[in-house]
Amino acid sequence: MTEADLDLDVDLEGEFEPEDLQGPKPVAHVGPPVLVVDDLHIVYRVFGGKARAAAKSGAANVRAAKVEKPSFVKRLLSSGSGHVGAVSEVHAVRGISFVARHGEAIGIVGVNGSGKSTLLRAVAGLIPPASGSVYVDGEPALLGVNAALMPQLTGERNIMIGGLALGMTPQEVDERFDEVVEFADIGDFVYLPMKTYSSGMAARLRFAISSAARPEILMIDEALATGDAAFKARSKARIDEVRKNAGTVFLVSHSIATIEAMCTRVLWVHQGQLVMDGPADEVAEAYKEFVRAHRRANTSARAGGVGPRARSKRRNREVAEAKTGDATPSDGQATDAADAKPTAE
Ligand SMILES: Nc1ncnc2c1ncn2[C@@H]1O[C@H](COP(=O)(O)OP(=O)(O)OP(=O)(O)O)[C@@H](O)[C@H]1O
Repeated sequence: MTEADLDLDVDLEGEFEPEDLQGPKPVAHVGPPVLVVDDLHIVYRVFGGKARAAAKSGAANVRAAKVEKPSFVKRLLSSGSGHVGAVSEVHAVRGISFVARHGEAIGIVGVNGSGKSTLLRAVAGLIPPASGSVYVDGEPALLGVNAALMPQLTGERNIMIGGLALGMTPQEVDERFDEVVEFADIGDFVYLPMKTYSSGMAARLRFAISSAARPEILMIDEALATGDAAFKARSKARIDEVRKNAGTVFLVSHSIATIEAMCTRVLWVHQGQLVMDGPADEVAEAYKEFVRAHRRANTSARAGGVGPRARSKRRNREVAEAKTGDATPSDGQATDAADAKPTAE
């Protein structure tokens, strides 16, 4: 993660126009626990890269994995490539624990690469933990923007495949077909291959499929980012409906306004760790302050002509501080940053 990436995509002011935010803020009527995440660690192993270079790149969560020395034959075959067997490990989620209850809408925020999507995918059972556990009561449904629907197949076929993947029966998919098409607002495009869709149409269809499954745990990964105001209003209504029926909703978004409008609680993830967990407005406010402080720090670093080496050193210091639970956005901006530092709970 580079420093420039740090605030990339974070939308403080929001994608919502004020009229989209009409209606009361969601209030959690929480029931019994539906999900327990206990000291979860997720590690990706990346093969074939230059492990040492990756580890030295400064990313806090990347390190060269210990690998067996390649055999003589492998070394012979690899002659010239110089890095056969190179394996990097990305420790994307580091010791996260929390309990989610029926009726909660939980937003997950954090800068790029902080581990939000990985956490969501692990909770959905799509990635095995390196250690720790996820206990779920119910069937989580995750069909985010990056979900692998098949571009060469029509929307109609993808609705069937996606619905089945989310545990619906073919009959249930048939019954909800019109509702999905209407919700996604794709009209007759549903009979064309998905590769002909705009990214917004595809994202709307994914959200429509995932929420049509009426899951007990609905997980939404950035699916709302590309919709227009009307789609967002429909999505908010759908999320409220799931929550009111005592389901649980998880929402990853770079838009803090979306998170504040739709969630009752927010988890703030930073470099794979949970740095704050609490009521949506409190955590959102702290996170916004953190991002603003970072932006100020970056702006003044650029204005002061701080070079990439100095920025890299400072980033490494931040990473070390984050590891000890004392991350500040920039020690060069202590007064700005002090209020905003993520502190481990
Ligand atoms: N399939 C993968 N293989 C290896 N590393 C991965 C993989 N997916 C994610 N990562 C790494 O894991 C870390 C967390 O990534 P993740 O996508 O979970 O973060 P994020 O907070 O969702 O980021 P963004 O906001 O940019 O979507 C990053 O360092 C990323 O590079």
